Amino acid sequence: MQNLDELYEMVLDRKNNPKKGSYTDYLFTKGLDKILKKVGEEATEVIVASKNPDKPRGDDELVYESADLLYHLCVLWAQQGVSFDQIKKELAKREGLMSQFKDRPEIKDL
Ligand SMILES: N=c1c2ncn([C@@H]3O[C@H](COP(=O)(O)OP(=O)(O)OP(=O)(O)O)[C@@H](O)[C@H]3O)c2ncn1[C@@H]1O[C@H](COP(=O)(O)O)[C@@H](O)[C@H]1O
Repeated sequence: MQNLDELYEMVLDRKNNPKKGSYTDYLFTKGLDKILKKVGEEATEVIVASKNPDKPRGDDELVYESADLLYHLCVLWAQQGVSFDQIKKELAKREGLMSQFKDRPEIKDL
């Protein structure tokens, strides 16, 4: 069982303690352009998985591609010096903002 905290920590550990032959090390060695290319590819694959009826992994296709995207995002954050805590804090700030809308009257169909 691996949650996003653990995944990010593992990626960061690979950055700080390079392990030869590891895919994460391969990405860090190739650098930012390669990492950005992978994030773009994986984001596109998430879109295609949602749209394409011919899914090799059936309904799990979106799950599989989403996991790929989250992993590559972790690599990008680590590469750019962004911590997972920063992402979580940003999300937490929005929780406060969203609560303003909770008081909005319910939208009813005309
Ligand atoms: N979560 C992931 C993860 N998700 C996706 N991937 C890799 O991302 C790649 C995406 O597949 P693609 O076909 O798009 O890419 P590719 O053709 O293999 O490689 P490119 O030349 O296109 O970069 C695959 O090689 C996957 O193995 C991941 N690699 C590693 N992890 C995690 O990182 C940990 C450490 O991995 P290593 O760094 O390899 O030891 C693993 O135990 C996992 O927990």
